[in-house]
Amino acid sequence: MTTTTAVSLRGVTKKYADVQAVAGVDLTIRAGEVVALLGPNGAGKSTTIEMLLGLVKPDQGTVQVYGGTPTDAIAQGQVGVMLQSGGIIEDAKVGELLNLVAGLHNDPMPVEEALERAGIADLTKRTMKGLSGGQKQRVRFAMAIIPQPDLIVLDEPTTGMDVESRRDFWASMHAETARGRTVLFATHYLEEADSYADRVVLMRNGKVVADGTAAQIKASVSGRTIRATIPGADLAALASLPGVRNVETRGDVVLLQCADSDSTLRHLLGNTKAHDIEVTSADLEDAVLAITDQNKADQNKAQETLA
Ligand SMILES: Nc1ncnc2c1ncn2[C@@H]1O[C@H](COP(=O)(O)OP(=O)(O)OP(=O)(O)O)[C@@H](O)[C@H]1O
Repeated sequence: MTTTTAVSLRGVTKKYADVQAVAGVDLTIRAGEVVALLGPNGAGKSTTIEMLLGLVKPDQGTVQVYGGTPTDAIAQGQVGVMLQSGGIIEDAKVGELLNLVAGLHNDPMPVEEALERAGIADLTKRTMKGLSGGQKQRVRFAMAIIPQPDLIVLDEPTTGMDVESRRDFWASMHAETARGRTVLFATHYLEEADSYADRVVLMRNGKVVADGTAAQIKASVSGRTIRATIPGADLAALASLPGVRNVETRGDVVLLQCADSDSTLRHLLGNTKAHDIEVTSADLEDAVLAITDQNKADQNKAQETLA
């Protein structure tokens, strides 16, 4: 069985004045994958998405969507897009706007179905400008699925939504991915990447700094954290134990970041009054911070070398 390549970016760069927004990105997304593009502000996520959609031309490199140009893929209804802003006529009613979008495509989904799938059937007759930010995002989502696309690209789709709306939104998305659609979404929310993506691509300073399943990215950060209540703990002694990287306290509770949690645990049980002990491995947030911090440290070192 051959796997179709949905998206292929090769050596893509983009500079705005003296800002290198994207600095050589290679990214392949296979059909059926759900990929989260994660990274801090200014990492280059939106610029990467804009190049992938043909809205911005890369300075260097190539972008292919289903083997052709992004513009062709969009014209053929293969790509549904939900961007952070734009695409909305404020004076139009929701139903009118979706009918307009449906009219632009060859084989659109019935508008009623798109409204239903986006969970906004009750908003059909409402005017866009009266909707909340979260409701507008759902209209944008309905617009994205109307062409019945193979690939859905979403730039921070849940910005402005409360916790409940975010959960409902992802339930709607899940129904789309269950239909085999390929999805690429940019997000700041680690838990969204962890819960909904098969693969997490972490960007920083215009580069991909990690790429794998959330589990692989977590596993790339070695070590565990021991949390224990230790009355009268000798923090200096704990910090000097082999393999202990960091010690923090919160009242009587001590947090120890360890390279070898088993030996630290043995020490705590044998030599201290530690109780209520918990051992946890890194979560995605720890991993992202560790990877981006390492990336920052490498960059500072490179700059020092150049200076
Ligand atoms: N049209 C533009 N003109 C000038 N600079 C731009 C433009 N678009 C992006 N940039 C700059 O390029 C860098 C990358 O921006 P981009 O919006 O791609 O990052 P991002 O990861 O999507 O950030 P955020 O999470 O804040 O949306 C930033 O430094 C940004 O200021």
